[in-house]
Amino acid sequence: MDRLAIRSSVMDFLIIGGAVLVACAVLSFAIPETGMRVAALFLINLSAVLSIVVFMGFSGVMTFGHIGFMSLGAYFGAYLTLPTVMKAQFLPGLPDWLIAVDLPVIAAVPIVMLVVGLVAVVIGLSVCRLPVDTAPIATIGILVIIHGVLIGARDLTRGIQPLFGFGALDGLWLPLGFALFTVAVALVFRVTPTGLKLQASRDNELSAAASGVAVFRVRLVGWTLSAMLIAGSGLLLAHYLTVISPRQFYFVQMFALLAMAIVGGVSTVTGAVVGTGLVTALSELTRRIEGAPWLEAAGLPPLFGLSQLVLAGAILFIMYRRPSGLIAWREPSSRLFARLPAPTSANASAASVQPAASVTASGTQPALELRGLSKSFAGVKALSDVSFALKRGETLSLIGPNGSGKTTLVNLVTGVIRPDAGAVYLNGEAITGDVPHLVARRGIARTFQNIRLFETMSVADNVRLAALDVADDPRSRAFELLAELGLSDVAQTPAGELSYGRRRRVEIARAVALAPSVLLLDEPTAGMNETESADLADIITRLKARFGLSLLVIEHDQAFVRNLSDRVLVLNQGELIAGGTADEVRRNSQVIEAYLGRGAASDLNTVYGQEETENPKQKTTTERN
Ligand SMILES: Nc1ncnc2c1ncn2[C@@H]1O[C@H](COP(=O)(O)OP(=O)(O)OP(=O)(O)O)[C@@H](O)[C@H]1O
Repeated sequence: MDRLAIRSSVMDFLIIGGAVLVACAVLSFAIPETGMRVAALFLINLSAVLSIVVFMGFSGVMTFGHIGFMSLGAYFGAYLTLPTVMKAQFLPGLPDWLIAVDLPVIAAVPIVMLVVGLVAVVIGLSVCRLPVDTAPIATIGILVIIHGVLIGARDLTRGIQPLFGFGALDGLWLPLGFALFTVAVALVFRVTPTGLKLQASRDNELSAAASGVAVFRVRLVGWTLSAMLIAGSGLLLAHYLTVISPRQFYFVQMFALLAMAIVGGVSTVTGAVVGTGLVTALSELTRRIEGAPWLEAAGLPPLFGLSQLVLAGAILFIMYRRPSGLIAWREPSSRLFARLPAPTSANASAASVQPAASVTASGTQPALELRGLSKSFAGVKALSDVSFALKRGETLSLIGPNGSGKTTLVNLVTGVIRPDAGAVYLNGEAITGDVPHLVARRGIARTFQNIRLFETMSVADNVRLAALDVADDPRSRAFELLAELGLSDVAQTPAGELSYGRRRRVEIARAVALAPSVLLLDEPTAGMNETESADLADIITRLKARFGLSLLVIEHDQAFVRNLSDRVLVLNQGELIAGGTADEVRRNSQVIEAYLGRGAASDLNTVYGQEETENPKQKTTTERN
């Protein structure tokens, strides 16, 4: 794992852990009698909120179901830690060997985490495959099912009756130790390759897949890890309350945890600490005001519901003013030490870029070959029987009027959609039907018509992410490419803050970081002026020579196409209508008619009389890719 990332996690742990310790010390000493209990509750809530950050914050998938895993942690924990006599009396459905078990809480925590982790894997196998907008509904279902099982399995849970007999927590050590453990796990997970990929999938699922990220797999890891952590806090909560029932692990409690995460900022560990601290303090304060004796003395009625009201107000305020929460996206280390050093030149040369497959592959196969590719959408033929080959080291441009099928072709080649008929070959191997992350790993990288970056991640991390599985030293490779594309000065800037032209370059750097043999550029000059387009053509030519790329370029800008291409193909209404050099194609009467309408070919001067009019840069279509 990346040494710099570990170093920043250690820094973050010292800062955040230190703040947690100070908060607990202040609470314990400043509030007589109840301070220690409030601190314990803060710590247990903190570990639960952090587990929500690990899944929801890093993956961007909303969850309402995690409190269900917390309840499983509490009940499975009860089987291990309740005194044998209590279990024999209240839980007759338990097997004898389990009734005989009587473990201390600290020993039960890892066992409970493991068991709930297994349950989470089984559930996650389906939930993590769902799209981001439907998965939350599934998590509600999971919570309802777990709740129903806890109520129904009376011999194992006492049903709606409270289950008691838990030994009370002795001091703050266990909740404190577990909270610091979850802080450490969340911080480390955040910078591991899997954590980084998960956050990339949150920022943009499609381009994460196009950068080789197996989105389902990284989501499943985040889901399982998060369920394990919240199960541990469930067991601690049982021992904090000393009595549990299914009612304590349902929607109201889940919303309270979500409130803490949302107020603080669900994308960061710091946000979890701040949110949990604030909400716990607010709840405690309002609870005291609700039943305060001075209310009665002043002739006022008790203020029931005050804490819910204040909490709801706080959430609304934060969501209105800071939708991403108080502390979003970045941990203290990257705020305090924004410019982590670039790798030394020695490192950079060690990361020397592997030659692309097009250079190393033997044989005479084309880099990319399409055979008889067809695709219809609800009766509309987007692509009909398209065949062509991209030779190794060639730059082939694909042009065509709006709606001619160019984006459909890119999506078919990259596995975003499947063809109705036909096949795609990469260096002679069939890749038809491969999912996007596999296509990417096999050597096809792409950029998007509407730039798709990982907006909250730094420019360096955007590029590093694509290099994670292909370079010995992904950070050095990222910095090397950033230097190549003139982006070194913004390496630590969040990608979402860059200008349009630079965003386009980051996307190209990220695609090249994947060490592809074929690079697909989907309208790379969209939104650029002439100078920017010319600069981009230079950059692409340089990258192609340096990394031995074969290029398939979708483009409207005729000057750019002429500058860059060895060959040009023309699509019209889903069919290839012409092919040849840029000059041959632009004199082709079918092509002129496709662009300008029937009859236009008879007046070639209309099109070619002046250089300026050769660039009928068309309006860019919106989010279809
Ligand atoms: N997901 C879809 N559902 C329905 N029709 C679609 C879909 N995607 C593309 N089409 C249709 O297929 C045809 C080809 O569209 P495509 O986006 O591939 O063209 P294009 O050449 O990329 O156009 P542009 O230059 O405007 O981006 C169009 O008629 C379009 O409306």
